[in-house]
Amino acid sequence: MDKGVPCMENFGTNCKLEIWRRENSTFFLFSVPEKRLPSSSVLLLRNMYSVSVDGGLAGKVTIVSKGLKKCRGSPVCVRASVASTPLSVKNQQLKIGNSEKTVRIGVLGASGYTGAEIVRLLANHPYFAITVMTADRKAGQPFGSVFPHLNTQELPNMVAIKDADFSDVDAVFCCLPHGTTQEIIKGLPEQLKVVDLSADFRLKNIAEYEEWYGQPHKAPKLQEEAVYGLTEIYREEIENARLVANPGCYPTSIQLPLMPLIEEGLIELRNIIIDAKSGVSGAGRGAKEANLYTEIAEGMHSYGITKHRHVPEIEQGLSGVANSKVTVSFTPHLMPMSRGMQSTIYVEMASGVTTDDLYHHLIATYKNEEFVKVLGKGVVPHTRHVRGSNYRLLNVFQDRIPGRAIIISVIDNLVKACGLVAQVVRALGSLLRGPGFKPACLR
Ligand SMILES: NC(=O)C1=CN([C@@H]2O[C@H](COP(=O)(O)OP(=O)(O)OC[C@H]3O[C@@H](n4cnc5c(N)ncnc54)[C@H](OP(=O)(O)O)[C@@H]3O)[C@@H](O)[C@H]2O)C=CC1
Ligand SMILES: CC(=O)N[C@@H](CCC(=O)OP(=O)(O)O)C(=O)O
Repeated sequence: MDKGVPCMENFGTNCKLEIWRRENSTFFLFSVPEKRLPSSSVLLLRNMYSVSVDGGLAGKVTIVSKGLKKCRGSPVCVRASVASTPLSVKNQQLKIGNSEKTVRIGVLGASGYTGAEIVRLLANHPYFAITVMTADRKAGQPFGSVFPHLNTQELPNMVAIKDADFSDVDAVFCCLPHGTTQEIIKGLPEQLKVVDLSADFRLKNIAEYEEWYGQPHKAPKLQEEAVYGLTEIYREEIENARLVANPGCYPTSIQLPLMPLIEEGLIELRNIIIDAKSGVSGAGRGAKEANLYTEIAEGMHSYGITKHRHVPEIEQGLSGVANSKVTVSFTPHLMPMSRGMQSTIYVEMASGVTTDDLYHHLIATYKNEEFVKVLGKGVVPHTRHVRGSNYRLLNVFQDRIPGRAIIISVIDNLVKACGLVAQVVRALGSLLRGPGFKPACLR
Protein backbone atom coordinates (compact mmCIF):
# COMPACT_ATOMS: atom_id res chain seq x y z
CA MET A 1 0.00 0.00 0.00
CA ASP A 2 1.19 3.48 -0.87
CA LYS A 3 1.23 4.96 2.62
CA GLY A 4 1.12 8.74 3.01
CA VAL A 5 3.15 11.12 5.06
CA PRO A 6 1.69 11.91 8.48
CA CYS A 7 0.11 15.32 8.20
CA MET A 8 -0.30 15.96 11.91
CA GLU A 9 1.60 14.64 14.84
CA ASN A 10 -1.04 15.45 17.41
CA PHE A 11 -4.64 15.44 16.37
CA GLY A 12 -7.18 16.28 19.04
CA THR A 13 -6.30 14.69 22.34
CA ASN A 14 -3.52 12.19 21.82
CA CYS A 15 -4.82 11.28 18.36
CA LYS A 16 -2.60 10.92 15.35
CA LEU A 17 -3.69 11.11 11.73
CA GLU A 18 -2.12 9.92 8.52
CA ILE A 19 -3.70 10.05 5.08
CA TRP A 20 -2.84 7.83 2.16
CA ARG A 21 -4.37 6.73 -1.07
CA ARG A 22 -4.90 3.46 -2.90
CA GLU A 23 -6.40 3.50 -6.38
CA ASN A 24 -9.39 5.83 -6.24
CA SER A 25 -9.83 5.74 -2.48
CA THR A 26 -8.40 7.93 0.19
CA PHE A 27 -7.87 6.48 3.65
CA PHE A 28 -7.28 7.85 7.06
CA LEU A 29 -5.07 6.13 9.55
CA PHE A 30 -6.50 7.54 12.72
CA SER A 31 -4.79 6.46 15.91
CA VAL A 32 -6.59 6.98 19.17
CA PRO A 33 -5.67 5.90 22.69
CA GLU A 34 -6.61 2.31 23.54
CA LYS A 35 -8.93 3.34 26.33
CA ARG A 36 -11.08 5.39 23.95
CA LEU A 37 -11.72 2.44 21.66
CA PRO A 38 -11.94 -0.94 23.31
CA SER A 39 -10.67 -3.33 20.65
CA SER A 40 -8.18 -1.39 18.62
CA SER A 41 -6.13 1.72 18.54
CA VAL A 42 -6.22 2.24 14.81
CA LEU A 43 -9.13 3.10 12.53
CA LEU A 44 -9.27 2.92 8.79
CA LEU A 45 -11.81 5.50 7.65
CA ARG A 46 -13.00 5.18 4.09
CA ASN A 47 -14.66 7.93 2.12
CA MET A 48 -12.53 10.71 3.38
CA TYR A 49 -14.63 13.39 1.79
CA SER A 50 -17.87 12.14 3.22
CA VAL A 51 -16.77 13.12 6.67
CA SER A 52 -15.18 16.14 8.16
CA VAL A 53 -11.63 15.56 9.15
CA ASP A 54 -11.95 16.53 12.76
CA GLY A 55 -15.64 17.18 13.06
CA GLY A 56 -18.37 14.69 13.80
CA LEU A 57 -17.65 11.49 11.98
CA ALA A 58 -20.49 9.19 11.16
CA GLY A 59 -20.13 6.27 8.84
CA LYS A 60 -18.86 2.79 8.32
CA VAL A 61 -15.49 2.33 9.84
CA THR A 62 -13.14 -0.57 9.43
CA ILE A 63 -11.02 -1.22 12.46
CA VAL A 64 -7.58 -2.56 11.68
CA SER A 65 -4.73 -3.72 13.79
CA LYS A 66 -1.42 -1.89 13.68
CA GLY A 67 -0.25 -4.29 10.97
CA LEU A 68 -3.20 -3.11 8.80
CA LYS A 69 -4.99 -6.45 9.15
CA LYS A 70 -8.68 -5.65 8.69
CA CYS A 71 -11.56 -6.57 10.92
CA ARG A 72 -15.08 -5.16 10.60
CA GLY A 73 -16.12 -2.33 12.84
CA SER A 74 -19.43 -0.70 13.54
CA PRO A 75 -20.31 2.93 12.74
CA VAL A 76 -18.41 5.22 15.04
CA CYS A 77 -19.03 8.82 15.90
CA VAL A 78 -16.06 10.92 16.89
CA ARG A 79 -17.19 14.12 18.49
CA ALA A 80 -14.81 17.01 18.32
CA SER A 81 -14.79 20.59 17.22
CA VAL A 82 -15.30 21.44 13.57
CA ALA A 83 -11.94 22.90 12.87
CA SER A 84 -9.12 22.79 10.43
CA THR A 85 -8.46 20.70 7.39
CA PRO A 86 -4.86 19.61 7.85
CA LEU A 87 -2.53 20.39 5.00
CA SER A 88 -1.64 16.97 3.71
CA VAL A 89 1.69 16.78 1.97
CA LYS A 90 0.50 13.68 0.17
CA ASN A 91 -2.56 15.41 -1.20
CA GLN A 92 -0.52 18.38 -2.32
CA GLN A 93 1.69 15.95 -4.25
CA LEU A 94 -1.38 14.31 -5.74
CA LYS A 95 -2.68 17.68 -6.84
CA ILE A 96 0.54 18.37 -8.70
CA GLY A 97 0.52 14.88 -10.22
CA ASN A 98 -3.06 15.36 -11.39
CA SER A 99 -2.72 18.94 -12.52
CA GLU A 100 -4.30 18.55 -15.98
CA LYS A 101 -7.28 16.82 -14.37
CA THR A 102 -7.64 19.21 -11.46
CA VAL A 103 -10.84 21.25 -11.42
CA ARG A 104 -10.02 24.89 -10.69
CA ILE A 105 -12.53 26.39 -8.30
CA GLY A 106 -13.54 29.96 -7.56
CA VAL A 107 -15.32 30.60 -4.25
CA LEU A 108 -17.40 33.78 -4.37
CA GLY A 109 -18.13 34.91 -0.83
CA ALA A 110 -15.25 32.93 0.69
CA SER A 111 -15.31 35.11 3.83
CA GLY A 112 -18.80 33.89 4.77
CA TYR A 113 -19.84 30.77 6.66
CA THR A 114 -20.72 28.59 3.68
CA GLY A 115 -17.75 29.88 1.68
CA ALA A 116 -15.46 28.80 4.51
CA GLU A 117 -17.04 25.33 4.50
CA ILE A 118 -16.42 24.99 0.76
CA VAL A 119 -12.81 25.96 1.35
CA ARG A 120 -12.49 23.55 4.29
CA LEU A 121 -13.70 20.64 2.17
CA LEU A 122 -12.04 21.45 -1.14
CA ALA A 123 -8.71 23.07 -0.27
CA ASN A 124 -7.12 19.77 0.58
CA HIS A 125 -8.93 17.72 -2.03
CA PRO A 126 -6.75 15.96 -4.60
CA TYR A 127 -9.09 16.70 -7.54
CA PHE A 128 -9.79 20.37 -6.82
CA ALA A 129 -7.68 23.49 -6.54
CA ILE A 130 -9.02 26.80 -5.28
CA THR A 131 -7.67 29.47 -7.60
CA VAL A 132 -9.92 32.46 -6.84
CA MET A 133 -11.60 33.61 -3.64
CA THR A 134 -13.69 36.72 -3.27
CA ALA A 135 -15.02 38.82 -0.40
CA ASP A 136 -16.80 42.11 -0.01
CA ARG A 137 -15.87 44.00 3.20
CA LYS A 138 -12.97 41.60 3.79
CA ALA A 139 -11.51 41.86 0.28
CA GLY A 140 -7.74 42.20 0.42
CA GLN A 141 -7.41 40.23 3.65
CA PRO A 142 -5.57 36.90 3.78
CA PHE A 143 -8.02 34.04 4.26
CA GLY A 144 -6.09 32.74 7.29
CA SER A 145 -6.70 35.99 9.15
CA VAL A 146 -10.47 35.76 8.57
CA PHE A 147 -10.68 32.02 9.34
CA PRO A 148 -7.58 31.15 11.40
CA HIS A 149 -8.64 27.48 11.61
CA LEU A 150 -7.86 27.24 7.87
CA ASN A 151 -4.56 29.03 8.21
CA THR A 152 -2.55 25.96 7.14
CA GLN A 153 -3.94 25.92 3.61
CA GLU A 154 -2.12 27.49 0.69
CA LEU A 155 -4.83 29.73 -0.72
CA PRO A 156 -5.07 32.85 -2.84
CA ASN A 157 -5.89 36.12 -1.07
CA MET A 158 -9.50 37.26 -1.23
CA VAL A 159 -10.30 39.93 -3.79
CA ALA A 160 -13.43 41.90 -4.68
CA ILE A 161 -15.50 40.19 -7.39
CA LYS A 162 -14.81 43.02 -9.83
CA ASP A 163 -11.06 42.28 -9.52
CA ALA A 164 -11.33 38.50 -9.83
CA ASP A 165 -9.59 36.88 -12.80
CA PHE A 166 -11.67 33.91 -13.96
CA SER A 167 -9.24 32.80 -16.69
CA ASP A 168 -7.85 30.16 -14.31
CA VAL A 169 -11.24 28.88 -13.10
CA ASP A 170 -13.45 26.00 -14.32
CA ALA A 171 -16.29 26.32 -11.84
CA VAL A 172 -17.48 28.61 -9.10
CA PHE A 173 -19.33 28.15 -5.85
CA CYS A 174 -21.40 31.25 -5.35
CA CYS A 175 -21.83 31.80 -1.60
CA LEU A 176 -23.38 35.27 -1.68
CA PRO A 177 -26.55 36.64 -0.11
CA HIS A 178 -29.66 36.02 -2.16
CA GLY A 179 -30.65 39.01 -4.21
CA THR A 180 -27.02 39.90 -5.01
CA THR A 181 -26.39 36.65 -6.79
CA GLN A 182 -28.49 36.88 -9.97
CA GLU A 183 -26.63 39.81 -11.50
CA ILE A 184 -23.24 38.52 -10.43
CA ILE A 185 -23.82 35.11 -12.02
CA LYS A 186 -25.18 36.78 -15.14
CA GLY A 187 -21.87 38.62 -15.45
CA LEU A 188 -19.63 35.54 -15.12
CA PRO A 189 -17.88 34.02 -18.17
CA GLU A 190 -20.32 31.62 -19.86
CA GLN A 191 -18.06 28.58 -19.83
CA LEU A 192 -17.98 28.48 -16.03
CA LYS A 193 -20.04 25.89 -14.23
CA VAL A 194 -21.81 27.46 -11.27
CA VAL A 195 -23.12 25.99 -8.02
CA ASP A 196 -25.20 28.75 -6.43
CA LEU A 197 -25.82 28.35 -2.73
CA SER A 198 -28.29 31.20 -2.52
CA ALA A 199 -32.03 30.99 -3.01
CA ASP A 200 -31.92 33.00 -6.24
CA PHE A 201 -32.45 30.16 -8.72
CA ARG A 202 -34.36 27.58 -6.67
CA LEU A 203 -37.92 28.55 -7.48
CA LYS A 204 -38.98 27.65 -11.01
CA ASN A 205 -41.87 30.13 -10.90
CA ILE A 206 -40.45 33.66 -11.13
CA ALA A 207 -43.67 35.22 -9.81
CA GLU A 208 -43.42 33.00 -6.75
CA TYR A 209 -39.82 34.12 -6.20
CA GLU A 210 -40.86 37.75 -6.43
CA GLU A 211 -43.73 37.22 -4.01
CA TRP A 212 -41.74 35.37 -1.31
CA TYR A 213 -38.44 37.24 -1.69
CA GLY A 214 -40.02 40.65 -2.20
CA GLN A 215 -37.84 41.67 -5.14
CA PRO A 216 -37.84 41.34 -8.92
CA HIS A 217 -35.87 38.47 -10.45
CA LYS A 218 -32.96 39.91 -12.41
CA ALA A 219 -31.96 36.86 -14.46
CA PRO A 220 -35.09 35.01 -15.60
CA LYS A 221 -33.29 33.45 -18.61
CA LEU A 222 -30.73 31.87 -16.32
CA GLN A 223 -33.53 30.64 -14.07
CA GLU A 224 -34.85 28.58 -16.98
CA GLU A 225 -31.64 26.55 -17.24
CA ALA A 226 -30.98 26.20 -13.49
CA VAL A 227 -31.19 22.67 -12.09
CA TYR A 228 -32.37 22.18 -8.52
CA GLY A 229 -29.42 20.59 -6.77
CA LEU A 230 -30.98 17.99 -4.52
CA THR A 231 -28.31 15.48 -5.41
CA GLU A 232 -29.99 12.25 -4.37
CA ILE A 233 -33.10 13.06 -6.42
CA TYR A 234 -31.78 15.00 -9.43
CA ARG A 235 -28.31 13.51 -9.83
CA GLU A 236 -28.43 13.06 -13.62
CA GLU A 237 -29.70 16.57 -14.27
CA ILE A 238 -26.99 17.97 -12.01
CA GLU A 239 -24.35 16.05 -13.90
CA ASN A 240 -25.27 17.86 -17.11
CA ALA A 241 -26.08 21.26 -15.63
CA ARG A 242 -24.20 24.50 -16.06
CA LEU A 243 -26.03 26.25 -13.22
CA VAL A 244 -26.99 24.30 -10.11
CA ALA A 245 -29.31 25.94 -7.58
CA ASN A 246 -28.35 24.53 -4.24
CA PRO A 247 -31.36 23.67 -2.05
CA GLY A 248 -32.08 25.60 1.14
CA CYS A 249 -31.19 24.01 4.45
CA TYR A 250 -34.72 23.42 5.73
CA PRO A 251 -35.97 22.13 2.35
CA THR A 252 -33.00 19.74 2.19
CA SER A 253 -33.84 18.21 5.55
CA ILE A 254 -37.55 17.95 4.69
CA GLN A 255 -37.72 16.91 1.04
CA LEU A 256 -35.46 13.89 1.17
CA PRO A 257 -37.56 11.92 3.66
CA LEU A 258 -40.90 13.11 2.27
CA MET A 259 -40.37 12.89 -1.50
CA PRO A 260 -39.99 9.10 -1.74
CA LEU A 261 -42.89 8.52 0.66
CA ILE A 262 -45.17 10.79 -1.36
CA GLU A 263 -44.05 9.32 -4.67
CA GLU A 264 -44.88 5.82 -3.41
CA GLY A 265 -48.27 6.95 -2.08
CA LEU A 266 -47.37 5.92 1.47
CA ILE A 267 -48.43 9.19 3.12
CA GLU A 268 -51.37 11.50 2.65
CA LEU A 269 -50.75 14.89 1.04
CA ARG A 270 -52.81 16.64 3.71
CA ASN A 271 -51.87 17.53 7.29
CA ILE A 272 -48.09 17.48 6.87
CA ILE A 273 -46.72 19.36 9.88
CA ILE A 274 -43.05 20.32 10.03
CA ASP A 275 -41.45 21.59 13.22
CA ALA A 276 -37.89 22.59 12.32
CA LYS A 277 -34.95 23.90 14.33
CA SER A 278 -31.76 25.54 13.16
CA GLY A 279 -28.42 26.66 14.55
CA VAL A 280 -27.60 30.36 14.27
CA SER A 281 -24.99 29.97 11.51
CA GLY A 282 -27.97 29.45 9.18
CA ALA A 283 -28.40 33.20 9.27
CA GLY A 284 -24.91 33.86 7.90
CA ARG A 285 -21.95 35.73 9.39
CA GLY A 286 -23.16 39.27 8.83
CA ALA A 287 -23.93 41.21 12.03
CA LYS A 288 -27.63 41.38 12.85
CA GLU A 289 -29.21 42.53 16.11
CA ALA A 290 -31.54 39.53 16.18
CA ASN A 291 -28.55 37.20 16.16
CA LEU A 292 -26.60 38.75 19.04
CA TYR A 293 -25.55 36.32 21.77
CA THR A 294 -27.92 38.00 24.20
CA GLU A 295 -30.87 37.44 21.85
CA ILE A 296 -30.08 33.77 21.21
CA ALA A 297 -28.41 32.23 24.27
CA GLU A 298 -30.35 30.38 26.96
CA GLY A 299 -33.58 30.24 25.01
CA MET A 300 -35.21 29.42 21.69
CA HIS A 301 -37.91 30.98 19.58
CA SER A 302 -40.03 30.43 16.50
CA TYR A 303 -39.79 32.76 13.53
CA GLY A 304 -41.23 33.13 10.03
CA ILE A 305 -44.47 31.50 11.21
CA THR A 306 -46.56 30.68 8.08
CA LYS A 307 -44.42 32.91 5.87
CA HIS A 308 -40.88 31.60 5.89
CA ARG A 309 -39.29 31.90 2.43
CA HIS A 310 -38.57 28.16 2.33
CA VAL A 311 -42.26 27.28 2.22
CA PRO A 312 -42.60 27.65 -1.58
CA GLU A 313 -39.38 25.69 -2.11
CA ILE A 314 -40.59 22.81 0.07
CA GLU A 315 -44.00 22.81 -1.60
CA GLN A 316 -42.45 23.01 -5.09
CA GLY A 317 -40.50 19.80 -4.45
CA LEU A 318 -43.31 17.88 -2.76
CA SER A 319 -45.94 18.99 -5.29
CA GLY A 320 -43.62 17.94 -8.11
CA VAL A 321 -43.50 14.31 -6.94
CA ALA A 322 -47.19 14.30 -5.92
CA ASN A 323 -48.34 15.73 -9.27
CA SER A 324 -50.74 17.92 -7.32
CA LYS A 325 -50.46 20.87 -5.00
CA VAL A 326 -49.11 20.00 -1.55
CA THR A 327 -49.51 22.57 1.23
CA VAL A 328 -47.49 22.15 4.42
CA SER A 329 -47.57 23.64 7.88
CA PHE A 330 -43.95 24.72 8.50
CA THR A 331 -42.59 26.49 11.59
CA PRO A 332 -38.84 27.08 11.97
CA HIS A 333 -37.13 27.78 15.31
CA LEU A 334 -33.80 29.33 16.19
CA MET A 335 -31.76 27.28 18.66
CA PRO A 336 -28.85 28.38 20.85
CA MET A 337 -26.30 26.33 18.92
CA SER A 338 -23.90 27.38 16.20
CA ARG A 339 -24.69 24.72 13.60
CA GLY A 340 -27.05 21.83 12.98
CA MET A 341 -30.67 21.42 11.98
CA GLN A 342 -33.50 19.09 12.91
CA SER A 343 -36.84 18.74 11.15
CA THR A 344 -39.47 16.80 13.05
CA ILE A 345 -42.19 15.92 10.55
CA TYR A 346 -45.66 14.67 11.50
CA VAL A 347 -47.47 12.81 8.70
CA GLU A 348 -50.68 10.91 8.17
CA MET A 349 -50.11 7.50 6.63
CA ALA A 350 -52.18 6.27 3.69
CA SER A 351 -54.82 3.70 4.52
CA GLY A 352 -53.31 0.34 5.50
CA VAL A 353 -49.74 1.69 5.63
CA THR A 354 -47.61 1.19 8.77
CA THR A 355 -44.53 2.97 10.12
CA ASP A 356 -42.59 -0.16 9.17
CA ASP A 357 -43.60 0.43 5.54
CA LEU A 358 -42.29 4.00 5.71
CA TYR A 359 -39.09 2.86 7.39
CA HIS A 360 -38.35 0.10 4.87
CA HIS A 361 -39.18 2.31 1.91
CA LEU A 362 -36.71 4.96 3.08
CA ILE A 363 -34.06 2.29 3.62
CA ALA A 364 -34.64 0.87 0.14
CA THR A 365 -34.63 4.32 -1.47
CA TYR A 366 -31.35 5.39 0.06
CA LYS A 367 -29.54 2.06 0.35
CA ASN A 368 -26.92 3.07 -2.23
CA GLU A 369 -26.63 6.66 -1.11
CA GLU A 370 -23.50 7.44 0.82
CA PHE A 371 -24.85 10.52 2.54
CA VAL A 372 -28.38 9.56 3.58
CA LYS A 373 -28.61 7.05 6.41
CA VAL A 374 -31.75 5.66 8.00
CA LEU A 375 -30.74 4.70 11.54
CA GLY A 376 -31.57 1.42 13.27
CA LYS A 377 -35.13 1.09 14.57
CA GLY A 378 -35.73 3.31 17.58
CA VAL A 379 -32.41 5.15 17.33
CA VAL A 380 -32.93 8.90 17.64
CA PRO A 381 -30.89 11.12 15.28
CA HIS A 382 -29.11 14.00 17.04
CA THR A 383 -27.74 17.11 15.34
CA ARG A 384 -24.39 16.46 17.04
CA HIS A 385 -24.07 13.17 15.11
CA VAL A 386 -23.75 15.09 11.84
CA ARG A 387 -21.80 18.10 13.01
CA GLY A 388 -19.31 19.04 10.31
CA SER A 389 -20.33 16.14 8.06
CA ASN A 390 -22.24 15.78 4.82
CA TYR A 391 -24.50 13.07 6.27
CA ARG A 392 -28.21 13.26 6.84
CA LEU A 393 -29.59 10.90 9.47
CA LEU A 394 -33.24 9.89 9.38
CA ASN A 395 -35.63 7.79 11.38
CA VAL A 396 -39.35 7.04 11.53
CA PHE A 397 -41.43 6.58 14.70
CA GLN A 398 -45.01 5.51 15.33
CA ASP A 399 -47.13 8.38 16.72
CA ARG A 400 -49.51 7.77 19.64
CA ILE A 401 -52.31 8.95 17.38
CA PRO A 402 -53.23 5.95 15.22
CA GLY A 403 -52.41 6.33 11.54
CA ARG A 404 -49.77 9.00 12.10
CA ALA A 405 -45.98 8.77 12.01
CA ILE A 406 -43.15 11.04 13.15
CA ILE A 407 -40.09 11.43 10.94
CA ILE A 408 -36.90 12.93 12.32
CA SER A 409 -34.28 14.29 9.93
CA VAL A 410 -31.01 15.93 10.98
CA ILE A 411 -28.34 17.66 8.93
CA ASP A 412 -25.51 20.10 9.43
CA ASN A 413 -26.98 23.21 7.81
CA LEU A 414 -23.55 24.39 6.74
CA VAL A 415 -22.50 21.17 5.01
CA LYS A 416 -25.39 19.03 3.85
CA ALA A 417 -27.31 22.07 2.80
CA CYS A 418 -24.37 22.94 0.65
CA GLY A 419 -24.59 19.42 -0.84
CA LEU A 420 -20.92 19.95 -1.18
CA VAL A 421 -18.85 17.12 -2.33
CA ALA A 422 -21.41 14.82 -3.88
CA GLN A 423 -22.85 17.72 -5.76
CA VAL A 424 -19.63 19.15 -7.03
CA VAL A 425 -18.42 15.79 -8.21
CA ARG A 426 -21.63 15.16 -10.12
CA ALA A 427 -21.93 18.63 -11.53
CA LEU A 428 -18.32 18.84 -12.52
CA GLY A 429 -17.62 15.20 -13.22
CA SER A 430 -17.24 15.70 -16.94
CA LEU A 431 -14.56 18.27 -16.38
CA LEU A 432 -12.53 15.73 -14.51
CA ARG A 433 -12.65 12.51 -16.41
CA GLY A 434 -15.43 12.75 -18.95
CA PRO A 435 -19.15 11.98 -18.54
CA GLY A 436 -20.10 9.52 -15.84
CA PHE A 437 -17.00 10.06 -13.72
CA LYS A 438 -17.64 8.56 -10.28
CA PRO A 439 -14.59 8.34 -8.05
CA ALA A 440 -15.07 5.55 -5.55
CA CYS A 441 -14.15 7.70 -2.59
CA LEU A 442 -16.81 10.27 -3.40
CA ARG A 443 -19.87 8.24 -4.32
N1 LIG B 1 -25.66 29.63 6.39
C1 LIG B 1 -26.26 28.53 5.95
O1 LIG B 1 -26.55 27.57 6.70
C2 LIG B 1 -26.59 28.39 4.51
C3 LIG B 1 -26.64 29.50 3.68
N2 LIG B 1 -26.98 29.34 2.36
C4 LIG B 1 -27.01 30.47 1.44
O2 LIG B 1 -25.65 30.68 1.00
C5 LIG B 1 -25.41 32.05 0.79
C6 LIG B 1 -24.24 32.48 1.68
O3 LIG B 1 -24.62 32.28 3.03
P1 LIG B 1 -23.61 32.49 4.23
O4 LIG B 1 -22.29 31.92 3.88
O5 LIG B 1 -24.30 31.98 5.44
O6 LIG B 1 -23.53 34.10 4.26
P2 LIG B 1 -22.48 35.04 5.00
O7 LIG B 1 -23.20 36.28 5.36
O8 LIG B 1 -21.78 34.29 6.08
O9 LIG B 1 -21.42 35.38 3.85
C7 LIG B 1 -21.75 36.18 2.73
C8 LIG B 1 -20.55 36.33 1.82
O10 LIG B 1 -20.90 37.16 0.71
C9 LIG B 1 -20.06 38.33 0.68
N3 LIG B 1 -20.92 39.45 0.25
C10 LIG B 1 -21.91 40.02 0.96
N4 LIG B 1 -22.51 40.99 0.22
C11 LIG B 1 -21.86 41.03 -0.98
C12 LIG B 1 -21.99 41.82 -2.16
N5 LIG B 1 -22.90 42.77 -2.26
N6 LIG B 1 -21.13 41.58 -3.17
C13 LIG B 1 -20.20 40.63 -3.09
N7 LIG B 1 -20.01 39.86 -1.99
C14 LIG B 1 -20.85 40.04 -0.95
C15 LIG B 1 -19.54 38.48 2.08
O11 LIG B 1 -18.30 39.20 2.07
P3 LIG B 1 -17.74 39.97 3.39
O12 LIG B 1 -17.78 39.02 4.53
O13 LIG B 1 -16.35 40.32 3.01
O14 LIG B 1 -18.59 41.16 3.58
C16 LIG B 1 -19.35 37.02 2.48
O15 LIG B 1 -18.19 36.49 1.90
C17 LIG B 1 -26.70 32.79 1.14
O16 LIG B 1 -27.39 33.06 -0.03
C18 LIG B 1 -27.45 31.82 2.01
O17 LIG B 1 -28.81 32.01 1.87
C19 LIG B 1 -27.16 28.10 1.84
C20 LIG B 1 -27.08 26.99 2.60
C21 LIG B 1 -26.82 27.05 4.02
C1 LIG C 1 -31.25 30.54 11.13
C2 LIG C 1 -31.63 31.21 9.84
O1 LIG C 1 -31.82 32.40 9.80
N1 LIG C 1 -31.74 30.44 8.78
C3 LIG C 1 -32.08 30.95 7.49
C4 LIG C 1 -32.04 29.82 6.48
C5 LIG C 1 -30.65 29.44 6.15
C6 LIG C 1 -30.48 28.58 4.95
O2 LIG C 1 -29.58 27.81 4.84
O3 LIG C 1 -31.27 28.75 3.96
P1 LIG C 1 -30.82 29.44 2.64
O4 LIG C 1 -29.93 28.53 1.96
O5 LIG C 1 -32.07 29.71 1.88
O6 LIG C 1 -30.13 30.68 3.08
C7 LIG C 1 -33.49 31.53 7.44
O7 LIG C 1 -34.34 31.11 8.20
O8 LIG C 1 -33.72 32.34 6.54
